[in-house]
Amino acid sequence: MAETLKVAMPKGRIYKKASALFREAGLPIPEEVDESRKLVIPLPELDMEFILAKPVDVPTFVEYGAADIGIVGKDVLMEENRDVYELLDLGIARCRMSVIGLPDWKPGIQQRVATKYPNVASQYFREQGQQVEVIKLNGSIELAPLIGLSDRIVDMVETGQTLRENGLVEMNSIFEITSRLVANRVSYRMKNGQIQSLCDRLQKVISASE
Ligand SMILES: Nc1ncnc2c1ncn2[C@@H]1O[C@H](COP(=O)(O)OP(=O)(O)OP(=O)(O)O)[C@@H](O)[C@H]1O
Ligand SMILES: O=P(O)(O)OC[C@H]1O[C@H](OP(=O)(O)OP(=O)(O)O)[C@H](O)[C@@H]1O
Repeated sequence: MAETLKVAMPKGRIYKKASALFREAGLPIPEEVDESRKLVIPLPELDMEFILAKPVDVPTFVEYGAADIGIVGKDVLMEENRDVYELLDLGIARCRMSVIGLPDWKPGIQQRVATKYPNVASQYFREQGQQVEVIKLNGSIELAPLIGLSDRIVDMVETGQTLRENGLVEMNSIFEITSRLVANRVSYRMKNGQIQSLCDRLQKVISASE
């Protein structure tokens, strides 16, 4: 009998898209999980168990082996820099990480950048040779330049609606973001058959939709 594969699934916007992909790959998993407060969902018929985690914590659960595999955005992988194997680009939850500001922005002497991604932002501005003070926020990042907390922000852009509605402009795109399937290094060896077969099934769906 196969062992149970522990899968860290992000609650929130990725879950719906990831679960649709799993179902297309022939794995009948629940479409929604938001209504319940249950955090561990046994799926014995698939030899799997879903662990419902906050997106930013998925790489942590996977690195420590509390989950064998997980689904997480490239943004979180770049920011958290956890020791996990990146197995597959799922091509879902597509957006980009960008530098954003007010249309009349000009470089001042003391530059401040607000972001949910301080490591990504610090590295980017270091590489650009720009000295900035990075201020960590946890949400509604677009507020910062509007009310004078920072000059610019580093944040995600999908449709651009949030920028438009707040009179902000995208200045540079830093990298493209999609969700990835990641694995714990030991689990990848010990449960290789199960993980590889899941990757193959998902890859077929991804290739068919490209
Ligand atoms: N506007 C967007 N369009 C597409 N994908 C996005 C967008 N915003 C975020 N994502 C992707 O979805 C992931 C999870 O975002 P989500 O908003 O669900 O979680 P969160 O804001 O980190 O969590 P929480 O709201 O619980 O604090 C992000 O890490 C990113 O990869
Ligand atoms: O280009 P758009 O389609 O407008 O999407 C981009 C917005 O989506 C995300 O915010 P989220 O909804 O996660 O809210 P948050 O402010 O709590 O981070 C991101 O931080 C942007 O604000």
